Amino acid sequence: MTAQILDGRATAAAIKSELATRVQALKGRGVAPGLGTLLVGDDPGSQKYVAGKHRDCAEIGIASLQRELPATATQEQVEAVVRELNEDSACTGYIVQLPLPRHIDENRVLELIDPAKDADGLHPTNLGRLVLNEPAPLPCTPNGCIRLLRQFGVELNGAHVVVVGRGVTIGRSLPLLLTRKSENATVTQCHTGTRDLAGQLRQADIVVAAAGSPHLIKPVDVRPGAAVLDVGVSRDERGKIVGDVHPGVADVAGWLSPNPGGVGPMTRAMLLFNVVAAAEAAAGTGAAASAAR
Ligand SMILES: Nc1nc(=O)c2c([nH]1)NC[C@@H]1CN(c3ccc(C(=O)N[C@@H](CCC(=O)O)C(=O)O)cc3)C=[N+]21
Repeated sequence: MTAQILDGRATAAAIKSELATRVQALKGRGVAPGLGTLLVGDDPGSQKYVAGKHRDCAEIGIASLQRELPATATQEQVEAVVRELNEDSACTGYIVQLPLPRHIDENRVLELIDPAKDADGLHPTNLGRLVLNEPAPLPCTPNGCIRLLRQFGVELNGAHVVVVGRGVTIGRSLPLLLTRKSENATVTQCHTGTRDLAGQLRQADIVVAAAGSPHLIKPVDVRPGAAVLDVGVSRDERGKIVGDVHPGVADVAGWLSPNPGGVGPMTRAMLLFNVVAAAEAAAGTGAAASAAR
């Protein structure tokens, strides 16, 4: 068997073109969505990701507000920029690029973000709303995973999904989305404390590999025909991306997300989606605003 490729680039491009139309509609009503980013330090990887987000914005007509601080910035300086972005009406949504330098209290910074401008969907208030089934911006990578599976007709209703990893951005938040009535999946969460990972993986209709451990998922772990999402990003000695999924899995799985070209571009598209939805909500239009009423 050769897995069907879950093409994140093509899917993200289609979503972006829909969003471009919504941005034009907002502009017609005098509302201009703007994505802010705060980058602290000079990590080349983070610089590249942030640049990509601003390129995406330009593509669909969203303004960009780029804030940068040196790696030596103090907690107070970082918090001051967050307060400034909260106040700035040109910024309808923003992210603080993670990770922050080690001397910065990351959670304290994230809690200061105005939940209404939380483009990542990772503010504790918004994660809490997700738990309570209230409307909230959704975490971008988990939402991107679900949109990608849906695009290619992978059944979620009743599916057994094994999520590998317990990071906040994916592992801990994806099960919250998958177990909503609208998805209706059954989730097993695995992590480094799981006794028989291979045994769990072989039970899965869908495997989401978000451990950050190169080639963790081997062909023998995957039930023939299962869908496999490769979310982990590691780099080899030459800087090339190495995912959590061994390439041989393509011969066993029914569907496989490439990495790069799978969940990464979907994450970026969902960030734009959150910015546009926040601008619509602030303008009193859009699904979020109607759901909140
Ligand atoms: N506050 C915050 N929000 C984030 O969403 C966030 C973050 N911090 N810190 C870092 C991670 C990482 N992340 C990626 C998004 C897209 C790609 C992506 O589009 N990757 C391309 C390849 C890019 C390449 O070749 O390097 C792909 O998968 O095809 C990758 C990584 C968002 N992150």
